[in-house]
Amino acid sequence: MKKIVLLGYMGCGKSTIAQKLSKTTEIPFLDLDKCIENKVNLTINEIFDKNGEIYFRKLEHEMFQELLQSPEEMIIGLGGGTPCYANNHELLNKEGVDSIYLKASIDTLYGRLLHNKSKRPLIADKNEEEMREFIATHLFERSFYYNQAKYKVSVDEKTIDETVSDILKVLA
Ligand SMILES: Nc1ncnc2c1ncn2[C@@H]1O[C@H](COP(=O)(O)OP(=O)(O)OP(=O)(O)O)[C@@H](O)[C@H]1O
Ligand SMILES: O=C(O)C1=C[C@@H](O)[C@@H](O)[C@H](O)C1
Ligand SMILES: [Mg+2]
Repeated sequence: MKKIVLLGYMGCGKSTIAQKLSKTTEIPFLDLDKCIENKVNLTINEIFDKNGEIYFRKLEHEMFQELLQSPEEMIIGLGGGTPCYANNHELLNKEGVDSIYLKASIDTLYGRLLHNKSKRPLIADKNEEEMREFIATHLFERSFYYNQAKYKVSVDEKTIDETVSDILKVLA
């Protein structure tokens, strides 16, 4: 069954948009980060602290494959880094997968992440100046992988409803 996969940088709105898209379409939504947390009964922060990022990336790859193999139709919100590790980007164009890159500018991401960084281990310890620099460089490095998505939807200056409506248009 069809999978709708939302991807993009931390804070672009994957989890938020996927929840609303799920309500509108009545297709169930699963958040990859949440699935990983439930599987090992640890938060993302705890996994990074206790086992390190490489272990997290392994869990992330296994969980992404597991969800794609499930027989259910579902919307999957990826983690910010999912497409960039373990050749996960190659899974974005598998048969039956509609992947959508939620594309946000550095300004949009900075504005959203500045006060919401504590649960995101890659940026939790950065000050305001470091954050902007980090987002700019990191987004540039990751863009190649995000651009492997089948569709792109810009989220800048859009409400949640507007982004959901744009997603429905590309999927129609
Ligand atoms: N128009 C908008 N669309 C989406 N999110 C918005 C919008 N305006 C504000 N936000 C806020 O931006 C944040 C987006 O965070 P969200 O957790 O959905 O991103 P994410 O892409 O899932 O990040 P992560 O990769 O860290 O899981 C939320 O706090 C949300 O309330
Ligand atoms: O951008 C990233 O690499 C991450 C984003 C989050 O969704 C989590 O998957 C984790 O904090 C790593
Ligand atoms: Mg999320």
